[in-house]
Amino acid sequence: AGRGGSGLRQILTDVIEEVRRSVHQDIDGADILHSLLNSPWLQSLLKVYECLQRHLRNSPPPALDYASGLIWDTCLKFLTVVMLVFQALLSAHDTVAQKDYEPVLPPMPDDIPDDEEATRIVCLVKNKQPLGATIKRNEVTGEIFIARVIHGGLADRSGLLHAGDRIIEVNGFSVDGMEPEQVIQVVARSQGTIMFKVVPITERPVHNQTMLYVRAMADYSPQQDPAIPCADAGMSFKKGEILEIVDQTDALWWQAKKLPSNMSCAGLIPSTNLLKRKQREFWWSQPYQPHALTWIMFLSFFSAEEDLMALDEKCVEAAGFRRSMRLCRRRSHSVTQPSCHNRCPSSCCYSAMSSPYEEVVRHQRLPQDAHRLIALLGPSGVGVNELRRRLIETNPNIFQGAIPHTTRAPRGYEESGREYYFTSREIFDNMVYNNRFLEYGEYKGNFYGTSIESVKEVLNSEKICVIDIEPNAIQAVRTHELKAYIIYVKPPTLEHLRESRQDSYIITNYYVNRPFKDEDFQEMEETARKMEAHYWQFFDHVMVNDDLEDSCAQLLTAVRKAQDDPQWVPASWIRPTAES
Ligand SMILES: Nc1ncnc2c1ncn2[C@@H]1O[C@H](COP(=O)(O)OP(=O)(O)OP(=O)(O)O)[C@@H](O)[C@H]1O
Repeated sequence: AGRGGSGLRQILTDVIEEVRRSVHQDIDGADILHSLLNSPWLQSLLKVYECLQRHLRNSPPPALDYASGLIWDTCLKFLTVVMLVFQALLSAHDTVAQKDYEPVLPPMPDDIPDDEEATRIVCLVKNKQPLGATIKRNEVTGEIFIARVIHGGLADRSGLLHAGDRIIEVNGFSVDGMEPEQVIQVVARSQGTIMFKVVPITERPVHNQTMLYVRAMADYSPQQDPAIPCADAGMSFKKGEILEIVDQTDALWWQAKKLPSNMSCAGLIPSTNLLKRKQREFWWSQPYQPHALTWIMFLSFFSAEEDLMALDEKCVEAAGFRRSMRLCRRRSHSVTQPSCHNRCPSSCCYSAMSSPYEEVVRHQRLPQDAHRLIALLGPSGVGVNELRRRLIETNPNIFQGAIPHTTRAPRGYEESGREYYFTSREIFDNMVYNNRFLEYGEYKGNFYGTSIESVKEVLNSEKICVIDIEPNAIQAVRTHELKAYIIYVKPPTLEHLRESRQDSYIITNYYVNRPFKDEDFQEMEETARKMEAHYWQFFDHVMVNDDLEDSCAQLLTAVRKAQDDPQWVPASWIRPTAES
């Protein structure tokens, strides 16, 4: 002990060594003593002893003088909590064991016939919203059924009424022998609570609804649709709007909401199948009469396209950078049109245009992905080229146009690959044949065209390619490969055109630069109206070109958003199908 705590263990080690040697000398009992001294408990005991010795030397001050009293306090609190938990658990057990949770029901009347169907009483509290259900009558039995429950409506949210439930009474009135209209009147008259007595449908269909978002490719108005089962339950929409299809159970009438939406209740819209069927029926039953068609939405499918961009074939001296390409476009509408048919002999352009809905997905471009092609479109003279030029000027390291191809001979200062790609007629024809042009045309015996490759070249260099297109190139740029973001440049009102274009010059087919006249503005408005009527559904962004500076800023913002923000794009771009 005189050698201190740590000395003790040293002594023990020495003793063990001594005894170990005795074991080898065969001294009686030495092996027992050796294992005793070597045992772990003795080692641990000595360790504890050593610790105590250390604390004796520099003993810590006590936190409390009387700590043992705390244990009772802590125990009491702990026990109270445990007891409360157990009490709740046991009381839940007793409730379940005694089946105490069921409501107390009045005794069953004795005079119920054996074949009585199970009925359900449903009470709904009417608010300002419609009920959100439609009814129909079985023509054979005369029975009234719930035909459809509108997603998110009052009936749907109650979870108590389902399509197929047979209505027996409304507010105590038997519906036996009533016409559906009479039933609706009873419902409409009721104030506060409506009570339905129904025979619930025995087997409710299981709905495996998949999320479906579509872009409307035409306008729809339920009020003008005589085929809709209930016009009040219908939802109108305009072409270009994004719709969330929330219910496709019915093959003919879907339920949808418009996005972005704060509508809680969906509305009925015709399904793709129904529209295509109607379209076919119409197609076969009618002589070509686009303007006689007032029934819902087919106006945009069948009206004449030829009148859209009709521009006289006029001759003009072309001058300036790529002006020939622009002028050739104006004259070449009829030339570019066949290129579309060449591209898709099965007239896919028509079928793409005539599909009533286009499936879309919300897509976010990743930083490593190629930029989306920016395609500007607008009536001639509105300022598409001016805006495009100014955008590129803001930062030529980021924005670039596509270099057109031409069969004309280069002029002295021109270089192939800078102003144009100068090619032979044979190569040009070959490219046309292989659908390599987004659009092309002829001007003064020479051919001009914008190739897909020239656009890809810009996109592959990590720049943003900005081009201007004519409407007949829309289908060619809306591809998985180019993912065009189409910006429609709209003219302002006549008054604003007059004001803003006072010092501007127009390039017409007769004159290269002459001041704007009122008839130019009127023509611009007329062309804009037609363009919007036919192609609005394809416009990702619409901007009005009034004040030039403002428009340039707006364009820059739109282009940034196109590249950086999530956008609705055709689903086929993201999960390409065999067709795309
Ligand atoms: N917001 C504006 N305010 C005033 N002048 C404008 C505005 N936008 C364009 N301009 C001018 O209008 C004229 C026509 O514009 P631009 O050449 O860009 O037309 P465009 O839409 O490309 O038509 P086209 O392809 O038929 O030539 C140009 O002189 C241009 O500077």
